[in-house]
Amino acid sequence: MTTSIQPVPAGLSGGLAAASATDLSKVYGAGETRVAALDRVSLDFRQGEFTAIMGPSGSGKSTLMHCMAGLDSVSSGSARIGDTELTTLKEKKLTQLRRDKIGFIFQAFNLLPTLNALENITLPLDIAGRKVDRAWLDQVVSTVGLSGRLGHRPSQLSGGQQQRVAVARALASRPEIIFGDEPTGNLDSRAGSEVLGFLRNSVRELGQTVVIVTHDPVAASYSDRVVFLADGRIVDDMASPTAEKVLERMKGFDAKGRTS
Ligand SMILES: Nc1ncnc2c1ncn2[C@@H]1O[C@H](COP(=O)(O)OP(=O)(O)OP(=O)(O)O)[C@@H](O)[C@H]1O
Repeated sequence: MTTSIQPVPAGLSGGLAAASATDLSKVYGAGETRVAALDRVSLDFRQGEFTAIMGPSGSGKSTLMHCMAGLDSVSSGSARIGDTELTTLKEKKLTQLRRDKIGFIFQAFNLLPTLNALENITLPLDIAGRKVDRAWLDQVVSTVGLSGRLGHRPSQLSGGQQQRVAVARALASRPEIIFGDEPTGNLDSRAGSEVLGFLRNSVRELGQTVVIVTHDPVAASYSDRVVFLADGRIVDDMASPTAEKVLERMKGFDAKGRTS
């Protein structure tokens, strides 16, 4: 008998969840100003996968990311990083968990201007009193193409290079998951595609788990999977996305006048 092993498409591997939500709801305000930003969302972000969250403006993308990263409280339901339930953690433990298990990349690069690139990259580890794993750091720095730039301050770097420093900073501590809120929103398309390429490499080559929020179908095409939100609910889940497929899906939203 012969057995053949078929490749498993990304997004269907059934792998372990780096982060997950079950019936996650988030309500802002009350009475007439009540907004259900998330309405019983359940999903997993699997380990070693690159996921993009898309959807019209106001659909709940940032809220979902913030709740799943422990940056915002939830109204009901569960949000977990690995096996750790976030919704019952006290603030101090939550801060520790964010520091130790999660990497963040924001639209504004959030680098400290007085520190050079290397110091910015290792800052979270230094604050946590953790030892820098030199071999890992070298790998991260070369993955994001910063080897010749480590002594430069942010003002001496281009926007794309600054965001690469932010990507390296997020990767340096080997977090269980990296969340990026429109990480290429401030970059031109060339710099943006470089940063997305590095994020994708970090998933392929370093086994990192990455989740980004984006409005850009081209950015989403770098991911393994796109989750679409509308009105606080998941309305689609696309494996192996291409920019064309994503754009086509988004036209459905545009037709209702809810463009992003
Ligand atoms: N702090 C807040 N107070 C009240 N309402 C809020 C707050 N934050 C978000 N909302 C509302 O929750 C809904 C979801 O917002 P969210 O920012 O998650 O959407 P989004 O999909 O990220 O939007 P965008 O693409 O425009 O950034 C929106 O209706 C928004 O107005």
